[in-house]
Amino acid sequence: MKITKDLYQGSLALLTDFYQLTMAYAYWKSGKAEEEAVFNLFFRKNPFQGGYSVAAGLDYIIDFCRNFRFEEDDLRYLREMQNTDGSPTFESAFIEYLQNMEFSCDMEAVEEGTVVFPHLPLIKVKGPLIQCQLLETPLLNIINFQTLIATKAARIVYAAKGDAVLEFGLRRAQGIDGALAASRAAYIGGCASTSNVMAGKLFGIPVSGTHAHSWIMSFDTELEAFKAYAEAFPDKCVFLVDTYDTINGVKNAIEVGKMLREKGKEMIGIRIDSGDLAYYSNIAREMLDAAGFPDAKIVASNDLDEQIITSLKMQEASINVWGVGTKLVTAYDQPALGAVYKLAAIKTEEGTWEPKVKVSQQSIKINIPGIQNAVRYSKNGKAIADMIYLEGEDLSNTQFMIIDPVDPTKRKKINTNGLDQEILLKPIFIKGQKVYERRDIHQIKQNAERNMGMFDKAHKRFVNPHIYPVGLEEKLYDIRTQLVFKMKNYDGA
Ligand SMILES: Nc1ncnc2c1ncn2[C@@H]1O[C@H](COP(=O)(O)OP(=O)(O)OP(=O)(O)O)[C@@H](O)[C@H]1O
Ligand SMILES: O=P(O)(O)OC[C@H]1O[C@H](OP(=O)(O)OP(=O)(O)O)[C@H](O)[C@@H]1O
Ligand SMILES: O=C(O)c1cccnc1
Repeated sequence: MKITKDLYQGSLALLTDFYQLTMAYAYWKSGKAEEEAVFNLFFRKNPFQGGYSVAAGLDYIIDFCRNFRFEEDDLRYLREMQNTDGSPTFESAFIEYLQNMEFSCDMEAVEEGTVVFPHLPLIKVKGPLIQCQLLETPLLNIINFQTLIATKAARIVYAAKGDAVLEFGLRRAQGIDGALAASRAAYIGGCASTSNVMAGKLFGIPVSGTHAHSWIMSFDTELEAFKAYAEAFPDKCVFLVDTYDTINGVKNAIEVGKMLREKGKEMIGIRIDSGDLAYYSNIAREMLDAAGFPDAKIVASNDLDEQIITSLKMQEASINVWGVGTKLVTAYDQPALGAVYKLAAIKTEEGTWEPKVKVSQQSIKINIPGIQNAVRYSKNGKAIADMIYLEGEDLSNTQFMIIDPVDPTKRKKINTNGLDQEILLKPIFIKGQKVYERRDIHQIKQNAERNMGMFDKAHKRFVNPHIYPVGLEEKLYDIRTQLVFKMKNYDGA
């Protein structure tokens, strides 16, 4: 438990890239540490060539920020760091500054479970430059992974069309924290349970499971193994039928199912973990139905993902429950989300905010400057478009034009009459104090489900999904364009 206790309750101030600390030192040295800045966290492309993403990770970030302080042993480590000539890397006055530093930023974020899209700010941090900078790496580490896995889970659950998806990933997840965070995110994304018992304990996720081939192999016969399992767990029998011969395995499961029934118990079903899952599940279904077990469930596992599940659905496989491990928790086909964290504005000495832009050859990489928020317009519970706007924008106006941040020829007029609107960035911390009421994991999962229900299936399909409109409000678009022209020294702009 020490690992998780330290990870989730202790300070993780050193969980950052070294360059954040060298910048922090240089900000301090040059008198800029306390200048006020605004940074935004966003990604530029949905993962898995998909049409949406599901935000996850905020709860970890809340813990991270609440515990954000440099502890004695962190400071000792930094004090002992040396340059190649043996001189200390950091002056002792800077170490003292870190010792006294308290998290004092404002933070806004989209709630976990929200369906999100490229360019939307997912987190906005406003505060002393040095603190905003130090938060970059941990915020990205947390959001990138959990959002990726919640998205993968949402896709797999979408493919399963209402069937339960059980997450079985622990044995092949990316280490201990990777596994725990993945189980959490997978549950948010729609999985019904995890096999990871520690994730169950830490996060309150339901745990479930069947049994392995080793259980069967430890007995002389499969039938004996099923019987012994039924003795131990008469209410939890999902018999793994493919250790030797799947069809014979189903026969044995039926035999033990009948014995259970005589005792007033009902087997839950069977699990098939190899071979042609469509073929065997259909035969098993026929056998179970014919034997009087029409409610017995058929669980399938074995390297499943959303594509294989979709194919098995098309083949009309008789599978009711899907056990998914490796390809879910490792986000096998795209192992990283590319969210970034960019400076959007700095407060000048006169006290006004100066928007900041990073110019790039690739227009997708030009960030959106200024202090922003985003609003989602919907009608009858169906999302229509998201607009990114500058703080202070009058949202009571009824006519807006949104402009695609990458392709300015793509525009959409929005008449807000009769539309519902939801401001996406919610206050989480004000001056370092938490103002957000944390949601429990089940509320977060429900939020994801509600959000998924807001989007048309055109955005959710796996092949060439329809792009959901997310655009910049016109004034923000103009400010950004002017700023890019200025930074590129274009005349006449
Ligand atoms: N009907 C099917 N349509 C599409 N994919 C399937 C179907 N049945 C199984 N699969 C998938 O095919 C992949 C490999 O299964 P395959 O039958 O080749 O080997 P296997 O069952 O893993 O063999 P074993 O586990 O005994 O070594 C798995 O990802 C599985 O989910
Ligand atoms: O395939 P995944 O989606 O990761 O699901 C978890 C897998 O883990 C178990 O077997 P394991 O892989 O340990 O052994 P096996 O491949 O020989 O069945 C289980 O039977 C699943 O096949
Ligand atoms: O409970 C199961 O069936 C299970 C758990 C982990 C991995 N594979 C299967």
